[in-house]
Amino acid sequence: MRLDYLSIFPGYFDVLGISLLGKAAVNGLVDVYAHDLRDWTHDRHRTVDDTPCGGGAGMVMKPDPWGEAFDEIIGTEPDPSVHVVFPSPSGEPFTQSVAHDLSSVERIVFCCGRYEGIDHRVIDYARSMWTVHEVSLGDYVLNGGEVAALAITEAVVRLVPGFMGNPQSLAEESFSAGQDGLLEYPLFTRPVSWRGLDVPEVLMSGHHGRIAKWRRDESIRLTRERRPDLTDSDVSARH
Ligand SMILES: Nc1nc2cc(Br)ccc2s1
Repeated sequence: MRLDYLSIFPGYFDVLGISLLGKAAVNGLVDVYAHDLRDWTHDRHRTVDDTPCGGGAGMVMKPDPWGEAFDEIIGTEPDPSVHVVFPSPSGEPFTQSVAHDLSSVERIVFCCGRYEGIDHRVIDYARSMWTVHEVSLGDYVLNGGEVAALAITEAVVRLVPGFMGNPQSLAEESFSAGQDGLLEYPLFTRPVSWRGLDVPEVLMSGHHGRIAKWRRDESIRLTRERRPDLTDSDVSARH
């Protein structure tokens, strides 16, 4: 999997050389390339923004540098196998399902906006050429798309076959298919008693059926308490 990052702050992506992601890069599982959008400007100030047409506060990212960067980094021919991700507060929700879909693609290009955002024609042009995902991580606004791109990267790359040492651990996480869309149950390890707090007895019973039921019940309880939006009527009936 090749990952490209277009940003006016490419240094944000130095962190991808650390930890498991760094190991994946070493193993050739992922190839990471960060690009400075200003390399595709031609004026002395390396200008990437301008005032918004129609007025309004702030600045908008000019389309020209993006277009020239796309030409050099991706190419000038349409290719739906290239996935271009625009993190955006107005994007569609980024979910584990989207992460799973992206984990099987060969190439992802992350376009990290700054200021008030990117000229919309850049997204329209990208849609005419590649497979585009405008995605939101939640109902809050960051100063740019870089942090969101890093979060999306981690959620996607950890699902790439061969990345995680123990793929079984993926099956039991919150939002995984194995969890039936429920939140993960509470986890415990040794010591059995810690500062007057004990591990639930059932988890020490060795009774696998009781343990599985306790875990399922806890997942249902937590999901109903914290994420009623995840428990649609059908799921509620099943639980
Ligand atoms: N939650 C998010 N906020 C932002 C802000 C900018 Br500017 C660009 C992308 C994103 S994603």
